[in-house]
Amino acid sequence: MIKVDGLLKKYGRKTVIDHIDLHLENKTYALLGPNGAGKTTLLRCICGLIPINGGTIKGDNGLIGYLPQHFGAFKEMIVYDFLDYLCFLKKIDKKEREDEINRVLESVHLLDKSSDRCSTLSGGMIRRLGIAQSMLGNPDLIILDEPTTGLDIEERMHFKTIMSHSMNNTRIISTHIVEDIEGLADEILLLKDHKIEVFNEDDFLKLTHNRVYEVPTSQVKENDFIISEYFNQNKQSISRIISDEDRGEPCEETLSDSYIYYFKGIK
Ligand SMILES: Nc1ncnc2c1ncn2[C@@H]1O[C@H](COP(=O)(O)OP(=O)(O)OP(=O)(O)O)[C@@H](O)[C@H]1O
Repeated sequence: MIKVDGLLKKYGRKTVIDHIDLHLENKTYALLGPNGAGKTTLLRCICGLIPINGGTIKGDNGLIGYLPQHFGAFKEMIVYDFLDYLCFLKKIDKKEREDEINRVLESVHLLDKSSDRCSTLSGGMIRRLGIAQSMLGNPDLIILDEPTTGLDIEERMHFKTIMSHSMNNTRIISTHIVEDIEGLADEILLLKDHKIEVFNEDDFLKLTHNRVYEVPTSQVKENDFIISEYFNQNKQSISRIISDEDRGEPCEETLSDSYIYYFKGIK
């Protein structure tokens, strides 16, 4: 459990996090926001990696598992030795280490790379090694900063399985790939204008429910909010829009529709 009250974080005069309150339970939270919104900054504050300018962050005194946005394993180390070293840093009992390392490697499908040098892993494998190391010792709090960047589709799907198996801890996952949190996050944390708003997935989708249409671009009206534009097979320009007028049969709304509308369409 994490209790954030009145958190203020600035870089020089620039405010990035403006007095936010956040009470996190043993659930999966997705932290969403555009580039530069302050996701990494917030996660680093919660981990205690950077000083804060005001407010308090309180949590149980347990282990924290953290995957930074830029994770680099020690290149010359063998994968197993690298994780063994992290077990040592996390004060995991020597007798439990081997099982623990095999468990986390297995869960990210890297058990067969256990004896390989970290430098020989691909970018996606390094990312998965990063996810694996965050789970060592079953931390009470797992913070993953863009864990699915660089993962292939199969591994991105598998990531959801891994996360849904961990139960008795608090998990915060930041991403811009909204599909990656579909059906996974218990709560969605939206970082906009230096503040946080919390939604569950259904309520977030409701922002655009029955309001998404695809119309020829020539029929777009002044008050329509354009989500995207594409050319169909007949080379006709089509716009995906949000409209409060009846424009025919509405399309099924997606998390991406709500995301774009929330960050760009709501003033
Ligand atoms: N060490 C720093 N010194 C000064 N400004 C910083 C520092 N780190 C981040 N910032 C600024 O703080 C803001 C938030 O950055 P942050 O990296 O937290 O955003 P983000 O939401 O994680 O972005 P992205 O999705 O691009 O990773 C940005 O405007 C960034 O330029």
